[in-house]
Amino acid sequence: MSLLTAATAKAAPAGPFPSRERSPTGQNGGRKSPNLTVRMQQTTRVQRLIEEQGIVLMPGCYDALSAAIVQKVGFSAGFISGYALSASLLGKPDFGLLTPPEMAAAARSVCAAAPLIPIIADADTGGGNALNVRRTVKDLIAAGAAGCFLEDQAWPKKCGHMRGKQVIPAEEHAAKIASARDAIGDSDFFLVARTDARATSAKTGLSDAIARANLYMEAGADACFVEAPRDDDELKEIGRWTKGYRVCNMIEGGVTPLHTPEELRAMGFHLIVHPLTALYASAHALLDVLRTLKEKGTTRDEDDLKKMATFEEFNQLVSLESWFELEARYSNLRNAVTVKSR
Ligand SMILES: C[C@@](O)(CC(=O)O)C(=O)O
Ligand SMILES: [Mg+2]
Repeated sequence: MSLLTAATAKAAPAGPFPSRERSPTGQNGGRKSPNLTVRMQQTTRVQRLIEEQGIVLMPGCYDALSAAIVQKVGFSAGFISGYALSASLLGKPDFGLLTPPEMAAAARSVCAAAPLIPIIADADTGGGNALNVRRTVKDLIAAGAAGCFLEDQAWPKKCGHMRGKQVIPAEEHAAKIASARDAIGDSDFFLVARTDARATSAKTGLSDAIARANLYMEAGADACFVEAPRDDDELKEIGRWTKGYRVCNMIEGGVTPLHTPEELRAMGFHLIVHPLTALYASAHALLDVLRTLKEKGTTRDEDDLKKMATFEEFNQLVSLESWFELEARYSNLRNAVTVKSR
């Protein structure tokens, strides 16, 4: 079966991928996707958010503090960006240098720092083949992540908005998606299948990417993500021809035009990721204030102090008072225990 045929075929009982119950989506541009069904499965946190809000805006974070800020500001979901984590943890570009265990370790502290919102992690290529994907997904679930992105780039993978990308065969990635689905089992975990095929050909890249996205949906993804469309016409084509929930990636300075959630919703998208906003803002702020400190040797001027959170603001951000309260509670308890034992 050709890729396109497989991607557009109606769900057949004896298809190549394990059968999977999926809850129907009311957010499918009014169209019924042939692969969406029938029996209600327990929905995931991310799916519930999409159904409640229509569109979910998800900023990228890269450590516990940035995740806590995402939650504090009031976003209903967050994303651990591979690009941003590679930068913050390694000081290196998004070039396949970050490993899945490093992402899983970060996911553990990020999810703990933003316990009220679901956090989707960037699984990049899953760390290898379908078997590596299995371990990667299980590690992310154990870390508390609410979902992951899994992309079809060939090694070494790069940020979707950089040059020089290649993709693995579609069937191979479909098997990786099926493996991720198996690894998820009954866990509350939302699987986004990403394709980078748009970049492989100016002529056929978009239609290849759409066919791949649909194949990956057949293989068990909850949402598809066609990376790096070039303009609004391409965004609309993706919204029109891909199945299920759709992810759109808004990178400042990337190849896709920036849009509001409302504009993207009208084009058929459900989950919007702003992966690099926080990273670029932090880098910019750090460059500014540290240059000042280098030049002047102090930050005591009013204008320079304004570039920073205050001592009080920052302590509030990390809930300092609650730790003083805990300290008091346990020292009182300790004293009480000591007195009794005399
Ligand atoms: C979303 C992304 O994967 C960047 C990209 O490739 O476009 C990330 O790591 O933030
Ligand atoms: Mg990434």
